[in-house]
Amino acid sequence: MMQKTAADDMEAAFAVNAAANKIILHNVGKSYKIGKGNFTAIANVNITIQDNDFACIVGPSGCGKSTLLHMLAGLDFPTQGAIWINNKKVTSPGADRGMVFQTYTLFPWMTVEDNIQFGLKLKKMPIKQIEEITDKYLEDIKLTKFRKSYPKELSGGMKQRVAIARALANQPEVILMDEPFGALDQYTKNRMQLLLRELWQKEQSTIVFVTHDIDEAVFLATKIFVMDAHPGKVKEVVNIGIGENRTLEVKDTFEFIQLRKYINELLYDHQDDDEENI
Ligand SMILES: Nc1ncnc2c1ncn2[C@@H]1O[C@H](COP(=O)(O)OP(=O)(O)OP(=O)(O)O)[C@@H](O)[C@H]1O
Repeated sequence: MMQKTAADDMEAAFAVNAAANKIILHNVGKSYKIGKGNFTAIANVNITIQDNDFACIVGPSGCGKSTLLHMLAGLDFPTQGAIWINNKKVTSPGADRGMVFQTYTLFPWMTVEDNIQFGLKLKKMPIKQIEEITDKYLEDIKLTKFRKSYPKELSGGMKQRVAIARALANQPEVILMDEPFGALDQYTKNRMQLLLRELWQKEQSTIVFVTHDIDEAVFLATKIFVMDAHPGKVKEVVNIGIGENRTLEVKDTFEFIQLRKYINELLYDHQDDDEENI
């Protein structure tokens, strides 16, 4: 019989923890080889995210937000530590994770409904069920009338609504979003934030959302991971207790403004005048 190693014991211990948490990042680090040296982008990141959390990640440019998200997606890998999603170690991309990026990633040659149905057809779901799911999400994102349109006929906000519907339609365990509203004007951004909160509540999804926009993070999140750079690490986890049913008016409340101020102070605290960070 093979001898059990300390690493095996550690894996088993994390499997137990992973059962209580939807996502675990344990001592995650990421280094890149640059020339003959090593550049540490992220070091010792420990994060736990529970089922139905809306976790936002904020931090200065270069602190490793996108790298973390790519590692959660299985598109990149830690050089130290491990990531667990739903009790499984992340070793590759998978249908259990849906992604929405800032750049529009719809298939340009497909209509809105074909884009939403793409993953469902891959799974060989019965056509009747595919149509039911498509109708439901088209209604949720208020684009039923545009079901036969092509992405080039849609505005930026509409494209991102389709991208969100496509991600949700696959019923992933986790939705990973990398600045999905970063390219939108403020009015559209506000509308998208409201819609996303509504969908998240209705679907009880678990979302990890990277943003530069503190206002957006406070409005959306149940908890915010504030990161620090050089190397990237979690500086503080801020729980956002401003009520479940948030309307845009919440942004004018004292509690909201205080939270925004607190997170800004955490961020500016370390933003020295390092030109490389700008
Ligand atoms: N392939 C790579 N090779 C070398 N260094 C890399 C590579 N990818 C990322 N980095 C470095 O890792 C660090 C983290 O990058 P990342 O893009 O994750 O930061 P970020 O917080 O998402 O930044 P931003 O907010 O500007 O998008 C940066 O210093 C970046 O230069």
